[in-house]
Amino acid sequence: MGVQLPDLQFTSLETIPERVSTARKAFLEHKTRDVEFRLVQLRKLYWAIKDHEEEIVEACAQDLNKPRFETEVAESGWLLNDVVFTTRNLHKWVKDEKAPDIDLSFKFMNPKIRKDPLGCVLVIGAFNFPFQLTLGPVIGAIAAGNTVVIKPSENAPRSAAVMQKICEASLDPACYHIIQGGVPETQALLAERWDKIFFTGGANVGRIIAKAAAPHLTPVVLELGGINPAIVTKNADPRLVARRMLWGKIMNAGQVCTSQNYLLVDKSLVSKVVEEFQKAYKEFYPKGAKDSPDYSRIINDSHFQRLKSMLDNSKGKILMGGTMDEKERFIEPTLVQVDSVDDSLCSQESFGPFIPILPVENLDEAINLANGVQSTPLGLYPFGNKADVAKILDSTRSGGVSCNDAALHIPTLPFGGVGESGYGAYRGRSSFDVWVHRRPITSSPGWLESILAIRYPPYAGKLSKFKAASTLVPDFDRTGKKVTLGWLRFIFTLGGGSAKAGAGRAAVVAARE
Ligand SMILES: NC(=O)C1=CN([C@@H]2O[C@H](COP(=O)(O)OP(=O)(O)OC[C@H]3O[C@@H](n4cnc5c(N)ncnc54)[C@H](O)[C@@H]3O)[C@@H](O)[C@H]2O)C=CC1
Ligand SMILES: CC1=C(/C=C/C(C)=C/C=C/C(C)=C/C=C/C=C(C)/C=C/C=C(C)/C=C/C=C(\C)C(=O)O)C(C)(C)CCC1
Repeated sequence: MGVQLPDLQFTSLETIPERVSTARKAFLEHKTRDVEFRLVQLRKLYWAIKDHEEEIVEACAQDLNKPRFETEVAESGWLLNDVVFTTRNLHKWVKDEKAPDIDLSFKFMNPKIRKDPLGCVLVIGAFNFPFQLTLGPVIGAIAAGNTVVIKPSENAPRSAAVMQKICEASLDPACYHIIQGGVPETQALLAERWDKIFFTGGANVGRIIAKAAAPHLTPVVLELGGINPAIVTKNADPRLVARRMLWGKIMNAGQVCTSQNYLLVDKSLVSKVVEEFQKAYKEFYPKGAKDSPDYSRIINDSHFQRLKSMLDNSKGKILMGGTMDEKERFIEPTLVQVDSVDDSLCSQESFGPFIPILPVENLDEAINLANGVQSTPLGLYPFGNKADVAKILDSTRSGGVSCNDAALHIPTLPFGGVGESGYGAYRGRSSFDVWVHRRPITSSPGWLESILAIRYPPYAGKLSKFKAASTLVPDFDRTGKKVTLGWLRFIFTLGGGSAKAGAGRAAVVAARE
């Protein structure tokens, strides 16, 4: 008998406003401003994740048939490293920053940037990497000094229940709350006022979240999916393309927001690439994916049916895989040659193990097609030589890029979408930055009063002095060309925009007072 898992209980709707209000009150009591308090929370969270690792593995297995390797690497292990990285760096990150590029005349005001917590925030997690994509943003929110309400995805119920156990075992109950539920509970949460909402999921719900946030002017981070292209030029290595693109679609059975949705392959390379896919599939799953312990299942019946109809509606030719088992929600990694980007397998995000390949004449055609399908996908995967990759990068946009690979998630690299794939980025240092307000602080010393008096009425005779002290002379002409002003510039600007020059200007003004 495996590990016993708790049942998922939805939070009663009536208690949600009160829970949110407790979290808000806790923020206003300034408990989370103390960096040591935050560190203790994070350290306790670390040990709770560690102590519940077997439950995490079991919950991911029950929700998604996720293999232990993928759970330990991308869920528990990922979060444990995230906590250690954050706690190691937090003292450095919270330090006030010296404001950059300040003219010496303002340096006396000691301008600095403080990293203030935003307040009481909401994190709505996703089902596919339930622990990583829910607790990942929470780690940053705690580190930044916010109080947090956490809403795991009800679509991964076992994981949601284990997450609750972990949070309740480790985190301060006034500052950090878990709300469990589906659409009504999420809507009850969205009716509350937040200082930031962080949502990972699909674009349709993303729009609902952004609309709900608008009346309160609440900032939102949206980590959405993408119709991500892989572009394979004639100079690519077919073996690497096949092995890496197959990996991008077998991990979590393709339920990864960054996995490539379709491949645009130079027609001269198609047959070789297909052959290499077949070889790689045999190597990864000698007895087929269905009988392997290393292959996930689709999260629920509705996603299974959605995927089934995508394949049923495709006009493409199946070249590998293609089997399904509705009872098990199993879908085999399936390679399909299609003849248009309008095929059902390319035009929608599959979020499943389909690998449609569209042969193209050349790189220009591939770039045009990719920009036409979705010009701001979450990820983009170019395969080719240096010049090909440079050309692709210069003619496309995307949240991120992995050259010659499927999505390579370096755990501390900023991660996030652009345009239709969302906005805001997190991970590593960005997980802290996304949850703080950079609050500029100045402090004007009393002794500066005689110089600052230039700003007070009566204004007569003060404008020219003020301009002499503060005007920067452009180092460009009317055609937009850069010009060198040399000694003339020095005379007109009393030294120009440099810091030292600012002191000179300030001294001149003071002397004329
Ligand atoms: N960028 C990323 O990191 C990820 C993106 N995704 C994207 O999410 C999609 C599939 O994931 P799903 O879990 O099905 O996500 P989803 O977009 O349906 O979001 C599910 C969450 O939204 C809530 N929700 C659903 N309908 C709602 C409504 N009308 N009002 C208020 N709340 C509502 C649910 O309670 C749940 O918490 C895919 O498109 C995928 O690309 C999924 C995981 C990660
Ligand atoms: C081992 C040695 C070396 C180094 C080896 C290296 C660099 C190995 C790299 C392995 C990698 C990159 C493994 C990655 C595994 C990733 C897994 C299982 C899953 C990750 C899933 C993620 C992050 C999902 C995200 C999903 C999102 C955002 C979503 O859906 O929304 C040396 C250094 C060469 C030395 C010798 C030994």
